[in-house]
Amino acid sequence: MKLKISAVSYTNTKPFIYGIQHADLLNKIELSLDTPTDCAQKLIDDKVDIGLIPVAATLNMPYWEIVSDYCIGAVGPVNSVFIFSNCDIKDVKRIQLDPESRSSNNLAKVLLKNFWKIQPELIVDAEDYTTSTDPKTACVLIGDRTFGKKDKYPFVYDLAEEWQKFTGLPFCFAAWIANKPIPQEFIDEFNVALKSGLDHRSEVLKELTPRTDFDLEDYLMHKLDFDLTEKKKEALHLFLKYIKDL
Ligand SMILES: C=C(O[C@@H]1C=C(C(=O)O)C=C[C@H]1O)C(=O)O
Repeated sequence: MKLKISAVSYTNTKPFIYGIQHADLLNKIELSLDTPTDCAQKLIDDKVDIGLIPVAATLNMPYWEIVSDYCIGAVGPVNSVFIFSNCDIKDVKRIQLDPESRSSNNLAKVLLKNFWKIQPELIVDAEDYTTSTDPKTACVLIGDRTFGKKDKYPFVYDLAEEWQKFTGLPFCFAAWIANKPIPQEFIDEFNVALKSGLDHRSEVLKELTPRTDFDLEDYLMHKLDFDLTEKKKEALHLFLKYIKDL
């Protein structure tokens, strides 16, 4: 039986996909690429065995375990998870959430309550959630859809950077999580494939469509930080605690 794996369809996950596709492991799995929200829902519904899921979604799972030493994380600014705003965050009245996100929507809520100490109205199904033209409405946006948008708003908050200001910790947005015990032998092979993908980031970069409005090399090599370190695990558990207290 092949293990079913759902991974994120954004650029941040391309190094992992490269590693998996260049390993024997590819023959032992069924891989699908999904938005983070769909990765989480597939794992919760047991449609897959492992997902690169937003860590916030573990709060909706009766059983979960981390099955890799790697994650989608950052130490300081990540450059693809933002609150875009037309006014200072302190004056924001409404925030549109991103339907593709579970972690960053919750991170925004945690920071609004505990760091900025404001209570704007949260809007879940905004018609055009990717933009905000209203002077007092901001939006949470994640992933490739943020590329090139940083200069379009007068107030821009990188949520991994704000989390670091708040806690002094790095952040882990998504981790490879299983909904059932996975054999150690598979975990070991999986880690080797993921690491190989990270080691081949310069190859991955050659396969990406170049952009003039976003530094893909800086993003994959420096802004994203893929090691699931003890500090990131500490941040993960602290983040889950803050979400529970919302
Ligand atoms: C850094 C990012 O991390 C992500 C953010 C996620 C979320 O907010 O739920 C989930 C997976 C990652 O793709 C990003 O998407 O830009």
